Amino acid sequence: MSSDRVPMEITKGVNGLDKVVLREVRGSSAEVYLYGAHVTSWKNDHGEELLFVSSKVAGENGFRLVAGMAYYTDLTVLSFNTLKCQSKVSPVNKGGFLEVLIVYISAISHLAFIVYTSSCLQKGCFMFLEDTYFIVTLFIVHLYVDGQSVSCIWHGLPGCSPVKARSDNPVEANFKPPKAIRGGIPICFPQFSNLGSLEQHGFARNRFWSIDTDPPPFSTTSSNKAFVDLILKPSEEDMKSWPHSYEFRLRVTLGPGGDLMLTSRIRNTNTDGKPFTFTFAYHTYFSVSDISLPSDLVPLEKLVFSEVRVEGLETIDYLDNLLNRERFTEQGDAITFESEVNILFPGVLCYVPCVSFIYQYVSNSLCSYMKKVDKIYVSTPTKIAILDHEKKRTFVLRKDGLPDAVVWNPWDKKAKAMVDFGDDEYKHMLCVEAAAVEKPITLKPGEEWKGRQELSAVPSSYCSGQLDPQRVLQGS
Ligand SMILES: O=P(O)(O)OC[C@H]1O[C@@H](O)[C@H](O)[C@@H](O)[C@@H]1O
Repeated sequence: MSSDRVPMEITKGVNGLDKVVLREVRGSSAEVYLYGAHVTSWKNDHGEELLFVSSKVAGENGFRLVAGMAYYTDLTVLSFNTLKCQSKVSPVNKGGFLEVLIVYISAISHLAFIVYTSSCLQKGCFMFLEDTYFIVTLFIVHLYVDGQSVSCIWHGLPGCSPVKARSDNPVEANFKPPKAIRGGIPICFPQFSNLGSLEQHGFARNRFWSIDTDPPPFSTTSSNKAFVDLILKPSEEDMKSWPHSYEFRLRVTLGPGGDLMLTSRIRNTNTDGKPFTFTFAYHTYFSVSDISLPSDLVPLEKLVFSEVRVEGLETIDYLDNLLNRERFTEQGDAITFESEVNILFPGVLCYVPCVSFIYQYVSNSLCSYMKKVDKIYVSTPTKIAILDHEKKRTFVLRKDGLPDAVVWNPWDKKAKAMVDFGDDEYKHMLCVEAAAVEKPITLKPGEEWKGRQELSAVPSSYCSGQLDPQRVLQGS
C-alpha cells in the first residue's frame, strides 16, 4: 500500500455492514460497502449527495413531492408559528428533519393544507387530503425536529402545478444481504442483466468483498488521493454456477477535486487452461432533480421536456431492452425525459382544479409508456454528460475499456412493482451505466481486463436554449 495515501475510515453502515468512508481535503466524500463493493454515497464539497439510493435501503421516513413547477405567487397567509403549534412530533423523528409540501389554493381561498407529509405528522392537526388533485401553489418547508419542538424553514419554492396529494407510510429499511443495494453504483459482473444463465446482473453486487491490502501496482498513481482497494475471488458456491477462477480487483478513488473513479481489473486465474467470457456494467444511479418535471411554462400546443438530459449518445445505435433488444439508432437530439405534466394550460385555466385533473389524468394514461427508458447504447463516445437544469449541475462520465452505455429509468409503473424502491423515487434518479455488453469480454488464463469509470460533477449554468452540448462534451 502506498505510504502517502489519504487514510480511509472503516465503519458500520445499514444493517451493521462494513463500509469504507473516503474523504478528500476539500470536503467531498464517498462511501463503499464491502458488500457488493458497492459505492453508496458520493458527496461534493458542499455535502450534497450526488448518487441516488432508495429510501428503502436507508429506512428513512418516506415523503415525496408529487409535482410542481416554477411559477410566481406570493403567500403571506401561513406563519411558521401555526405550524409549530400544530406539529406533533413522534419520537421516531427525534433529531431528524422532514420535508413538507404545503399547498395553497390561491384561486379559491386563502387556505393552506399540508397534503403530503410523513405519517407522524398526519396524526397532528394538519388536514390531510389524500388522492386529490389541485391546481395549487407549492411551498416546501423543512421541519427540523429536535425532540420536543419543531422549527420550520421556508424554502421559498413557489410553484403552480396540478398536484396529487398522496399519503405514504414511513419507509422501513428492507435491505439485507443477499439482496443487492438499490442505488449507488452496483457492479454487474460476470453478467449484465439476464444475458446469460446467472442471476440478474451477476453475483458480484451481492457478495462480500475484502479489502485488498497489497494490490499489484497501478499504472497511474493514486498518491495524495483517498482510495480503497477491494478484491473478490470465487467461492465454492459461485464455482458451481460459474466454474471459473478469477481475481476481481476494484479500486475506488476520490480525487482532490471530488471526482470519483472506479477501476476494475479482472484476471483469469483458471488453471485448467480455459478462457472465460463476461459482460459488465457500473450501474450508476445519479441523483437528479425531478426528471418528470417540465423546465418552464410553455404554450398549450407545445410538448414540455424535462429538465434532465443526457448528451453524448445522439446518433448512436442502441438495443432497446423494452423491445426485445431490437436495434435502433438514437435521433439527433439529446435524450430527454417527457414530463408527467406534458401539456400545460394557458393563463387562468391553471387555477381550475377540474381542468387540471382531467389533463393530468389523460396525459398520464397516454404517455406513461413513452417515459420509460431501458436502452443499451453500443460503441459510444468515451464521454457522456448528464445535465440537470434545476440543480444547475452537470455530471460528466468518462469511461475506458467499456464501449457501451446503458440508460435506465423504470418510470412509474415499474417503480411501483419494485419492492426496494419507492413509488415516486424514479423521479429523482437516472442510471447511466458504463458497460461492456454487446461484445462480451473474453480472457484467457493469465490475461487481465481493465475497465474504468470516472465521474465528475460540475456546476452548470444551463438555461433553456443556451447550452452548447459540444462544450459540455469537449470541455475538460
Ligand atoms: O432490478 P435490477 O436487477 O437492479 O435491474 C435494474 C435495471 O438495470 C438496468 O441496467 C437494466 O437495463 C434494466 O433492464 C434493469 O431493470
